[in-house]
Amino acid sequence: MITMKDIIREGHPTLRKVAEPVPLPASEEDKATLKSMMEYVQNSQNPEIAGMYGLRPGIGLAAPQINVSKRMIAVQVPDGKGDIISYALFNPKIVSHSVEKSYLTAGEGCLSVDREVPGYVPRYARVTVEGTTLEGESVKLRLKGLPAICFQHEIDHLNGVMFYDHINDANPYEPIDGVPIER
Ligand SMILES: Cc1nc(NNC(=O)[C@H](CC2CCCC2)CN(O)CO)c(F)c(N2CCN3CCOC[C@@H]3C2)n1
Ligand code: NI
Repeated sequence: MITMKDIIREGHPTLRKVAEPVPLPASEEDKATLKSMMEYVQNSQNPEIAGMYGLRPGIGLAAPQINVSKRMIAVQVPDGKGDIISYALFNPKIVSHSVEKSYLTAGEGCLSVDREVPGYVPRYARVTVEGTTLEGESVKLRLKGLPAICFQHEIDHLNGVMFYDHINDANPYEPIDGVPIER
């Protein structure tokens, strides 16, 4: 199982690389890796397991964070309307997005960043993401709210982008003309 010792931290070069597409159909090894990433996210949201293994809670994880420079992400996130969005995807891609922006009013963090980095992270309010599931199915997801923010954060990791790259250094809390998301 993945624990915090498997998660690389800022300064590790893999976090700044553009990850390679996963050849499909996925190999048994790539499927096992993606399954273990979803297992981490789910374990981290279980207070008993997270407490037992010292897991930082997460709603998403990208393969570069476990030093695997491949285009794979796992997300399990409440949609704010009582449902949970749970997807493990190969080669996720934002195929369209709103002009309108959105941001988490509490800012963002990252399992690969062991410090607070204050400030609003401007994101698209709505995104359409395409990818391939562990079962080999193509999916097209139309996302908004925290799920949209989370998928953008994870797909950024596949392109070597960290959340604080988006923060306005001159004024980290510069008002964003968009949809604020309370946590
Ligand atoms: C917002 C939030 N960020 C948490 N952590 N950070 C992460 O997930 C990083 C990715 C997120 C940072 C901002 C957007 C994506 C991990 N990252 O670095 C991967 O690249 C949380 F843990 C969390 N929640 C709320 C929902 N809750 C449901 C029940 O279980 C606990 C869970 C806690 N919300
Ligand atoms: Ni992250």
